[in-house]
Amino acid sequence: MNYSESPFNINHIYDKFKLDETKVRKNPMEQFDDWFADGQINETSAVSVSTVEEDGCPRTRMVLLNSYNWDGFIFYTHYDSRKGKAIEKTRQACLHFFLPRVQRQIIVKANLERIPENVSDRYFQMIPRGNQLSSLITRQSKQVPNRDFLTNKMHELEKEFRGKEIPRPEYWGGYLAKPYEIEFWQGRGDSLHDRVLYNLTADLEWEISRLAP
Ligand SMILES: Cc1cc2nc3c(=O)[nH]c(=O)nc-3n(C[C@H](O)[C@H](O)[C@H](O)COP(=O)(O)O)c2cc1C
Repeated sequence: MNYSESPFNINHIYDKFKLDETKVRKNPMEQFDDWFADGQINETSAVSVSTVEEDGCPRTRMVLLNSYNWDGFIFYTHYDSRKGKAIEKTRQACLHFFLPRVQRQIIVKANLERIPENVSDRYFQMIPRGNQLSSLITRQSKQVPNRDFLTNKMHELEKEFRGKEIPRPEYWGGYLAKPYEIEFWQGRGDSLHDRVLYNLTADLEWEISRLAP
């Protein structure tokens, strides 16, 4: 096995911003809001979601961040997809935001719950018709024979629902990820990065600490 003599990113300089545990917001969702307001989360507001599967190994994929509020982060998916099954079982996930332009990351450990059905209904009616139809073709993460299978099903569904409202399938909807731990990471020079950790205590207060880089 040969190891590279010219690894990537060896001269990368982290010098854009600082993060001070004595100056951060008391509530991590406010801190997230400040960083989100910088407009740098990324162009699609995508976030990676990791779940732990039956074999004990985590599995990560991107989803679109639909929104966030004081309670946590909302994304939409299939409840019986591979990620959905893991969430339904463990009720937990880890969300990860990478903000390369501002040299930041945010790591969120959260308890997950389904959002109210009427909220998912409303959102489903807002998404493009094609996306609504594709959610009806088959269950996410299931094996399918080929792409023709998907396009043929799509044509059938287009005919079936022509001129009709498409109902939200009960297996599609939103999750609210309610954080109990959030780390904000700011890249700094000499690898002396700033890491500020928020932990939710039993009294539902946020405890703030600094971690070694
Ligand atoms: C930028 C991006 C955004 C995505 N947004 C979503 C989303 O909002 N919901 C979703 O279910 N899948 C989304 N996906 C697809 C997922 O990454 C994944 O392939 C799918 O949800 C099936 O995952 P699973 O089999 O692990 O459950 C997105 C993928 C990318 C790359």
